[in-house]
Amino acid sequence: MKNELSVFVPSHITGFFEIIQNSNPLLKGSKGAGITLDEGVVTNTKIKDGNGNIIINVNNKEDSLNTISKKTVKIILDRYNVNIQDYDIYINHDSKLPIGAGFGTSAAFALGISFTLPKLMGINISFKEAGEIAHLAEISQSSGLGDVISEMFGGCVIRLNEGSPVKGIIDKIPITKPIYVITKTIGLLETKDIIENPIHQKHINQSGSILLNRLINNPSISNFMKLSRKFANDTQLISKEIAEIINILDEETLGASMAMLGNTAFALSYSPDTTIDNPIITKINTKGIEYK
Ligand SMILES: Nc1ncnc2c1ncn2[C@@H]1O[C@H](COP(=O)(O)OP(=O)(O)OP(=O)(O)O)[C@@H](O)[C@H]1O
Ligand SMILES: CC(C)(CO)[C@@H](O)C(=O)[O-]
Repeated sequence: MKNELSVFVPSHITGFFEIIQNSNPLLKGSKGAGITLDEGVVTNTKIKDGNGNIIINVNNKEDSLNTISKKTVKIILDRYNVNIQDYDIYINHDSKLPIGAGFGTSAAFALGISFTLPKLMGINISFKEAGEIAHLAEISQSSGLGDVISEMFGGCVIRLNEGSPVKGIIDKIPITKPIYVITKTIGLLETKDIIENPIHQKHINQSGSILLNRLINNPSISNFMKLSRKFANDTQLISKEIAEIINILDEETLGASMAMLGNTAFALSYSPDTTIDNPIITKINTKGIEYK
């Protein structure tokens, strides 16, 4: 049996969303819309004979903040009653993206583990089951609500209903030619602090539910960006600095807004050219996770 596996998971930027609460974590999540990116996270997982050690790195460095990865491993070991006393598990997440900045890296960490660790343990796991594990980890850590299902399927994803990838229903806005994603991060936002705050929840849901219907009625990239910008303003999540960057990007692209949830501006364009300094430029990913 193989003792090492790697998987690429695209990152995901949400443009707008609506929080759907449920006491059952499999039914809790968000509706909304976002884009997945060719810049994402590569997770390498190794199992060796050992004594039950679990080592989790980000870019080959130990990272104590990484609660989502530890939680994902725990869910897998508990769900499949795995006794790892005879093994050591080594996980490394490689990514150029800033963590905590609205790129859905926590979901990509969780998916990277759920698509590698069970298989290395000889557990026959389906595409959607692996997604369900990652969704449970995200919901339990309040590090995300709808990134997992979006990153699994790729593209410009409309989440028509909430929940794990087994329950959720998505649609996609067709990407007929390559679209560049130009991003600029000036700081981090802790997702948990926003999605658990009742005042933010009220503003988010008042705006998110209306905008989703408008996108369903006119599913286009330009409308997605216009509605995302309206959401950023309506929810008052946008900072003055990010608004200034968005105004510059708006002039030179198909549209710009704030990445939910991070201090990151993002814009879609048919060209990679921008006047913004030090951007991260990638393309919309249309494939999601390629699972063999
Ligand atoms: N510096 C870090 N190193 C490793 N993991 C981190 C770090 N910062 C945050 N995390 C993990 O990601 C989780 C939440 O990060 P957050 O969700 O804010 O970022 P994100 O997933 O990239 O963006 P978002 O979900 O808002 O799109 C944290 O709970 C933690 O588990
Ligand atoms: C809450 C959220 C905006 C954080 O990235 C995302 O998980 C989503 O769209 O549900």
